[in-house]
Amino acid sequence: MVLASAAPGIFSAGLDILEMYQSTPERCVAFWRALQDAWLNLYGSRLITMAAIEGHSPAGGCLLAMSCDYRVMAEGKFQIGLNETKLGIVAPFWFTDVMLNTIGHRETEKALQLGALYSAQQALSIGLVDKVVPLAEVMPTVEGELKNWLQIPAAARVITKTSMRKAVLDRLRSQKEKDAQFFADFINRDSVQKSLGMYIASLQKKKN
Ligand SMILES: CC/C=C\CCC/C=C/C(=O)SCCNC(=O)CCNC(=O)[C@H](O)C(C)(C)COP(=O)(O)OP(=O)(O)OC[C@H]1O[C@@H](n2cnc3c(N)ncnc32)[C@H](O)[C@@H]1OP(=O)(O)O
Repeated sequence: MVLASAAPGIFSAGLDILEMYQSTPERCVAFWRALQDAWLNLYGSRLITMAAIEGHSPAGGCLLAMSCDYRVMAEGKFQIGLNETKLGIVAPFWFTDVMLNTIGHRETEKALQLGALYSAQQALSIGLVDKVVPLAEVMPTVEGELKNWLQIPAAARVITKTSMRKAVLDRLRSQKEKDAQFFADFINRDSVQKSLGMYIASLQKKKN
């Protein structure tokens, strides 16, 4: 399975910030449950999963890419990373776990505190992506890599992938409701709503 985007220049802009702003606790819980389930399915997929990152990939977009087995990113101006702290919010523990498994403890600690967004070359240097190629070569590169992965006997690959990812998946599975409630409570704090409001305004200002 290849994750790619139909929007030029944007692999994924992450979660819909407007869903987190001035919402109700009930809607926040439902929103979070949908995200948890989508992520459990992706990270726990038995399929070979690859991200064709042909554009920006902040926050939830970075989570999607990191949750794949292999990542190819376009060189150039695009950025990738978990930038949550820049919005005044916090990367949930399962976002953190996936990043820890991808780039290790020291880089994750820096990346998360700073809300760092990396260029493709920087991402390659810390292991956040596996390959950087010109934009037009992203999809052909993914397809070529997929052929390599398909050579591996499927049952052996799936057992290996499942055992590598089990602990992180089980950690969320065992506390889904608590996590959803925490999200709804956190996001509706006055200080967090204020930060999100300012961030949305800054996105709109950038456009004008
Ligand atoms: C305890 C746990 C608590 C909380 C955990 C929450 C975890 C959160 C995870 C997330 O994913 S939060 C989302 C983070 N995303 C971002 O910070 C990305 C913000 N967007 C951008 O930086 C840029 O839009 C861009 C993706 C780089 C693309 O730039 P470009 O110049 O091409 O487009 P433009 O900025 O003009 O955007 C077009 C349009 O889309 C709106 N937009 C962009 N991103 C989002 C988003 N994530 N959610 C909602 N809307 C978004 C942007 O405001 C523009 O809208 P407009 O046309 O109406 O002005």
